[in-house]
Amino acid sequence: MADRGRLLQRKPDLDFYLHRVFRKKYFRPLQREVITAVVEGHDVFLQASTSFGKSLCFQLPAVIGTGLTIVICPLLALMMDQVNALRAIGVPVQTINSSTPLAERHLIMGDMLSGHPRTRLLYVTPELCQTDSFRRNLSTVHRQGQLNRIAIDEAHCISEWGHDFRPAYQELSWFRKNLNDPPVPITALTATATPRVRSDILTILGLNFTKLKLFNTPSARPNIHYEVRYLGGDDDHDNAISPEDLQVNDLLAWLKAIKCRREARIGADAAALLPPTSGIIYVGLRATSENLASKLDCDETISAVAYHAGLTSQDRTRIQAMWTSPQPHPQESNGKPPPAFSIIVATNAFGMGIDNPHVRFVVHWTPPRSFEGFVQESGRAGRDSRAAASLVYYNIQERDRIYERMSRDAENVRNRGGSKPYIAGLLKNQVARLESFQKVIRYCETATKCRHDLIKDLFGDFELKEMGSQQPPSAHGGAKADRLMSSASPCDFACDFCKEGRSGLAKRKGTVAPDALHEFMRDHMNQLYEGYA
Ligand SMILES: Nc1ncnc2c1ncn2[C@@H]1O[C@H](COP(=O)(O)OP(=O)(O)OP(=O)(O)O)[C@@H](O)[C@H]1O
Repeated sequence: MADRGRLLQRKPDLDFYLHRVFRKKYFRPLQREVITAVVEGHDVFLQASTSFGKSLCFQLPAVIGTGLTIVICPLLALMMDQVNALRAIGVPVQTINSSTPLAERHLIMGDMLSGHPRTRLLYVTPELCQTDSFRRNLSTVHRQGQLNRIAIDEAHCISEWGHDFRPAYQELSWFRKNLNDPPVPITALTATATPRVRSDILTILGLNFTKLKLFNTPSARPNIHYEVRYLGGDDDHDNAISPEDLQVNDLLAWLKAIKCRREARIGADAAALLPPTSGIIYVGLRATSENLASKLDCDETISAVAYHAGLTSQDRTRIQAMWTSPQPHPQESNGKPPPAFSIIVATNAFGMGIDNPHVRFVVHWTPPRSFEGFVQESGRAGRDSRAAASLVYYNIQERDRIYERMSRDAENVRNRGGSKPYIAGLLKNQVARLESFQKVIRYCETATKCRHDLIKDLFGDFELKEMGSQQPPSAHGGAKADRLMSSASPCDFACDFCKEGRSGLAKRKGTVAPDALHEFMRDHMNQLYEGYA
């Protein structure tokens, strides 16, 4: 802590650490402001869109001066990605998780309790933070003045209103209650929090309102073109072709148009020498991922592969590596010409933490089950900040099927035995899931508003502004904003509504019209929660 005091007076040269340790040229908009607040010892809440670079906001402060930063991370894969990336650039980082051998745990703990830990970042699971022994050790490190801060990644997992609720996250309230002399600063980070989830994060973690700094970027990504494609309309009635094949044909036509545009821009010969365009198609079931991948792979311009939890971990690693670094091939071994597209057809086993900068499109083959999940998954596209696309295939039958399955799950919870508070907690989470799906329906069925604006509304971005959250300059000013203000479209024509116009989109949506489901859902959710509120 004394060390932090000295650092405050000295004002560390953040650019030095950015260049020398992290080997990056510039801070992205808002990163410097967030990092400065973290270094100054504030509690920080950061809600930034996918691929913003949230990790740097606690990793860079951790390498300044001495002392330890504890990072709480919900998934082993996410944790290992960050740990490996930090080790590769020489940052002293450790992790304790389910696969850490006992001897290694002892070594890490020994270093942690040495009074001058060499480790700068220790990645742990929320479950480890619940154990008495870990809490005792943390208290010792704190007494020794070596616990600089706690970073809580994917902080939305703390809330029963969140899509990824994880009970152990709620026990992280222990930090503020017990490490309070002086309080250890907390940084909470998420890409997807609704107003209720945000409120839970701030309250449960006990973030200090007088010293709290809030930051956010718009929840919709400006470089992603958002589009919904409607299935099952009048034009789709062709008895000779199954609905699934119609959908495959629609996707192939969309991909062909992308290929033509690319070849028109750079020439067909030059395009053939480039690596294929990468994309992800999210499907609901393992069988669909296998079937669709083999159908698409039959097209000579496409190389497609299935990815789901039923594959061995070696296969998953191999597929992911191949897809992450596609190479241009003069001739494929199976006699096909070099593919123009490299597509992974995945269930949601392939999600958070996928950091392939070159993904140009993400397609949802059926309506996503949660709005936050949709924003996370579509956010795998365009992580290099270049133009990318998000496409959702939508039809009423699938919508109703998903809704029925979700309501059945909720009813089962209500009928389950257990104490009232226990069932109330479970029900809250079920209602939250239904609400989140209701937002997916709103997103898909609204044909009267820019989809970027719709995403911001559905995440309540305006509320963050009212709370005094700082945003990057381009969110309310700057050259890009000037261009947008002079454009007739709020998102610079980067969505189907702004591109096709109200009547164009309404026509395409055709008979796929909203019905009374919204009201029905609202009543149903109230009934589900009745007697438990
Ligand atoms: N200032 C920067 N300059 C260049 N690259 C950066 C910068 N900051 C972060 N990155 C890179 O951006 C990528 C995304 O960063 P990170 O994984 O922290 O994103 P995130 O905000 O956690 O996104 P998500 O919520 O989607 O996981 C990483 O490859 C990271 O190295």
